[in-house]
Amino acid sequence: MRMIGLMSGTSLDGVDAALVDFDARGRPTLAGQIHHDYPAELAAQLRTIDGDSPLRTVLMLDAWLAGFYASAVEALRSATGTARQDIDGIALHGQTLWHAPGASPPVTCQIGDPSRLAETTGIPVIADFRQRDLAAGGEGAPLAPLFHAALFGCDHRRCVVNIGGVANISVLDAGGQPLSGFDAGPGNTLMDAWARRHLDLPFDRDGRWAASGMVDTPFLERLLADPYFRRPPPKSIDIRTFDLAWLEKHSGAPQRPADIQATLLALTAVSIVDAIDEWGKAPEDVVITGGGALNTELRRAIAARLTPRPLLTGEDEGIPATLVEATGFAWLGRATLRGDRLDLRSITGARRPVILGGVYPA
Ligand SMILES: Nc1ncnc2c1ncn2[C@@H]1O[C@H](COP(=O)(O)OP(=O)(O)OP(=O)(O)O)[C@@H](O)[C@H]1O
Ligand SMILES: CC(=O)N[C@H]1[C@@H]2OC[C@@H](O2)[C@@H](O)[C@@H]1O[C@H](C)C(=O)O
Repeated sequence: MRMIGLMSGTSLDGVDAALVDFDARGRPTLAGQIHHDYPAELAAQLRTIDGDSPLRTVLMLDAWLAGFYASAVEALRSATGTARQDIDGIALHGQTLWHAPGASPPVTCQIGDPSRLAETTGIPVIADFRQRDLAAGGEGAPLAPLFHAALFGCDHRRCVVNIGGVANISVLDAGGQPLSGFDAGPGNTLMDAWARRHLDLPFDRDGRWAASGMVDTPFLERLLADPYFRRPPPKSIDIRTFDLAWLEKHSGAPQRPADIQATLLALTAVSIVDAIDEWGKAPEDVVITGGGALNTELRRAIAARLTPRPLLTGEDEGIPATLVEATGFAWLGRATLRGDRLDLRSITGARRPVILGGVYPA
């Protein structure tokens, strides 16, 4: 089966498109990939949208993103010489605008109109994965443990840590099955926001700015005192759960912006490893994925705290760290087309295994 996975995540850097072939046993082979950056003004606008935004704005973005995703699909088809009839489906995550699993009723919103995408590309689209998990009583996130098990499962206990805007952890047993999964807390989001504000850059490349600062331990302890870090899974967050407004609620910040950046990097590293120590079920090693895996200073801080447990990257396991999620959604979309019921009960708290997502025919 040949699928395209489309992932645009909470860092709002754009869309990753992966062309993935699956063998009879569901093992994936990456056959092509492309990344399209969001236009800067779109990313800035998306960053302002939340549950109180005008419906008109959301609907316009929903339609516009479908065209943006369609152009990424066409560019990937052209780059790989793949005919639309040779693609079984496009698995679309969409762009999360708001995630409120604790609301009554629980809600989550990903935009990018699948009907328009199917109509424009002439390829079936599978979307609304999170909505079906919510409907089944789950948190709606993280879904990654399902495909982390398929991509990184091995003969020993392992944790997979995706570091995008948000950091999420998958706990895999020795048979490669997902035991649990949850959002650990901030991934890149606070470091990115602080770099945008003080460096006018989208992120702190390789964590160099953070490395030039000093971690303020008393301030770090105050940040780590947030009750979310002690809350047992299942748990998931919105990108705004840990934003600069949250940061500014805490007193005693160091004067130098570089020292705050160093402390934010430590917050991500410490909260991830603490979560592995508390709920990771004693993994023999840890695989790190997502754009945060490219942050050498962050990787070093996580590896130091994990010692002697080895820290591997997606590349070490044969998949580019930044393409794991797009590949993973291709895997989820294939499962939907096959009618596979996926079991998220121990991950999101869903009541029963369900076929995730809806199919929008070409
Ligand atoms: N060389 C680098 N140094 C430091 N950080 C990097 C580097 N390359 C990418 N990043 C980080 O990765 C982020 C993008 O990662 P990614 O594409 O995984 O985000 P995402 O898909 O939005 O995440 P998610 O959906 O999992 O929240 C950037 O915003 C930046 O913080
Ligand atoms: C609501 C939403 O989009 N959540 C994302 C976000 O980005 C990382 C983390 O928070 C994770 O829970 C999830 O995405 C990944 C792909 C997941 O569902 O596993």
